[in-house]
Amino acid sequence: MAYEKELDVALLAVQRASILTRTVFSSHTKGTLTKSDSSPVTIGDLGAQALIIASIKHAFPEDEVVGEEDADDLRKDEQERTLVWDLVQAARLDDISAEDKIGGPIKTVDDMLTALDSGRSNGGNKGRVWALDPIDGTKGFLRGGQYAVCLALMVDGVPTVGVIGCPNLPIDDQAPLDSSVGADADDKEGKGVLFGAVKGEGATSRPLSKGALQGSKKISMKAVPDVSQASFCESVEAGHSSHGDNAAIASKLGITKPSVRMDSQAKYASIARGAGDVYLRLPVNLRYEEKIWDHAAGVVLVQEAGGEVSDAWGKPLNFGIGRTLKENKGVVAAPREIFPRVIEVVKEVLDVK
Ligand SMILES: Nc1ncnc2c1ncn2[C@@H]1O[C@H](COP(=O)(O)O)[C@@H](O)[C@H]1OP(=O)(O)O
Ligand SMILES: [Mg+2]
Ligand SMILES: [Mg+2]
Ligand SMILES: [Mg+2]
Repeated sequence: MAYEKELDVALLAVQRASILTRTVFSSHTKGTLTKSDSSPVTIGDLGAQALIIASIKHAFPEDEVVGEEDADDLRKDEQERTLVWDLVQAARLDDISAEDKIGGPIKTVDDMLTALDSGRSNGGNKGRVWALDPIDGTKGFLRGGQYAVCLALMVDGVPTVGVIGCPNLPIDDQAPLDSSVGADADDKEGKGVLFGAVKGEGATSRPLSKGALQGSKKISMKAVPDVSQASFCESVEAGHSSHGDNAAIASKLGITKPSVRMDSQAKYASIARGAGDVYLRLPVNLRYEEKIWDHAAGVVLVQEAGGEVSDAWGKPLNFGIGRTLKENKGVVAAPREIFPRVIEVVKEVLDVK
């Protein structure tokens, strides 16, 4: 299989980082700071990014990484640095050969800061670049909703390997998708899924474990013979995606089921495994540039499960022009057969605005 080692390393790296995020999710101490764009970041985001970049740099030292976070706060704040260091040391896979494949534990605080700071690549359309969101949906993570640990390898600007860990999603791929999935979520028994996909090779899910990789199943999107029966997912945060436009589109498609709101790329993962059908992310503010780490892994997963993804105007997402998708606005993802109809209606709704 193509990109077998890359997929393995990415799955194990995300699995190890999820051990850390789960510890923080269930702890009172989240060390939440506010970033310059007013969004929150926690010791979970920082620890997970350090662990994942250390894993990538061990296996593929030449590769670049576009990561959401950096070490600026930890270099200034000793208390926060100690909290993250303790978490990073404690997060280990319980299978030694799996842990070895991703380089074993980070050795020193300096190594941790260097790893965390190695996600500053500007991306581009040449060579191998990983896009990393250590906690996607930080607001959901803090609220007790869905969140996801997301990692993708882009080759010459094309998302090629995608891995998403969803500690709060039900393991059962067929579990019905209703509003309870996105609200008051937890990571108790029966929860925690690790998704993976390689371009041209299909998509899989398996239970998120603490050790070696096991039990993978092929996933695919559900057939939707009648688009009015589709269920659609959208953001919880009204500031991230226009609930009004999404509702107008659903209504024009004849959809009467209420939308399922959940945070993070758990939306891409949910439609990829056929729990839901359509993901609508209509822009609220046309000045906002979507970040590549918020979409790269989800796009590979959906494409490999039988779906299509574009921006709200039907334009392909261009991942090869930097850290953001500045040529695109909004995102629409749906099974291939109904995608043209969905985009047609999205454009009708946008045109009358
Ligand atoms: N104004 C915005 N519009 C769209 N997405 C945003 C905006 N601000 C932040 N985001 C990012 O959207 C993603 C979550 O979207 P949602 O859960 O609504 O699908 C997150 O990656 C979040 O960043 P973060 O990774 O910091 O949580
Ligand atoms: Mg994100
Ligand atoms: Mg994030
Ligand atoms: Mg963030």
